[in-house]
Amino acid sequence: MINKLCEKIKKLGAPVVAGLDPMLSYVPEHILKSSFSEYGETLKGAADAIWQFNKGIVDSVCDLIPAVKPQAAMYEQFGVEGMEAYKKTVDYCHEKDLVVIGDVKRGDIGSTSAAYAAGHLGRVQVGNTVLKVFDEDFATVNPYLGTDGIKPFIDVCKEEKKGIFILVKTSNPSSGEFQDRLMDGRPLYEWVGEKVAQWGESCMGDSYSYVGAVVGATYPEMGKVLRKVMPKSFILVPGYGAQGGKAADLVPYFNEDGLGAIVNSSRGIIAAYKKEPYVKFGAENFGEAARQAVLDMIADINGALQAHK
Ligand SMILES: O=C(O)c1cc(=O)[nH]c(=O)n1[C@@H]1O[C@H](COP(=O)(O)O)[C@@H](O)[C@H]1O
Repeated sequence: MINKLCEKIKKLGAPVVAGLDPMLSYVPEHILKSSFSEYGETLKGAADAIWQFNKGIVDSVCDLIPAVKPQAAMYEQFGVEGMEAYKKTVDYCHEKDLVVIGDVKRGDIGSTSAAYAAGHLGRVQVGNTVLKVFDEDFATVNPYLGTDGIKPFIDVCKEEKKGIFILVKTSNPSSGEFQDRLMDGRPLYEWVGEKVAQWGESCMGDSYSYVGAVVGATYPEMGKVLRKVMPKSFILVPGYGAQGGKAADLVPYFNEDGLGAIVNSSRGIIAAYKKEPYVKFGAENFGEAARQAVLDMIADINGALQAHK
């Protein structure tokens, strides 16, 4: 799957992921009205609204980008019905040939991680039958429990030719509270980055490992260091746009081959119609606003990469 991701990025010239984080407050009125009139103001009504919204976004941007990143929390908050909308979204994105990064941020003791890995990336055995479950292509993983919390994900990735992105330096304001703490003179995120590089050595695709890292766009100096610490790891870079990350700062996250990083924007794309300069599209045309936001983001990032050459 890492090879497919690299090929799609090259073909489309777009190191960009659209984050499918469908808060109900981003769903336009006409969709809410239609879903609520069919299912009432219920969890099913909410789940239908976010699914209809996602479908509109995906239809509008699927030819421009290699990948999407549905964020599980946005679906889970609506319970079982919400997770059905998550699964429908994953399947629909596959139909559109998008690489799906399940932003599930899992990680636990080994046996529990094995269950998470089976459910999201692998298969489960039910009697004599083996079934795929959520079937995303990548999952985000939390490394706090160490190697035995990560290994089950890697084992499943090897079997299924899928991948993971391990949290190394997150984009949020408090990320330094633990991640920047010095251990033997080096920040914790560097130790984690080094470990990601080691875990990834036995998981190589054609040029990149399918054990990747998450490094926030909001800490570019750290991104620069981490690029060197993990030269073969693909970096998923959230924090562009809504959290303040700028294209020019992201150049050091990429390698000389123009690959090695993929930048996520969620609110900046899916809720584009609510913000300037995209308000002119109107809520009815939220998909077109998202498409324009994606085109602008691609041009912004490619412009920064070109300027650096
Ligand atoms: O793993 C992630 O995707 C992630 C890691 C991180 O350090 N920061 C971060 O914002 N994210 C996710 O990336 C998305 C960012 O959304 P926007 O700020 O709206 O673009 C959300 O789904 C976050 O959960």
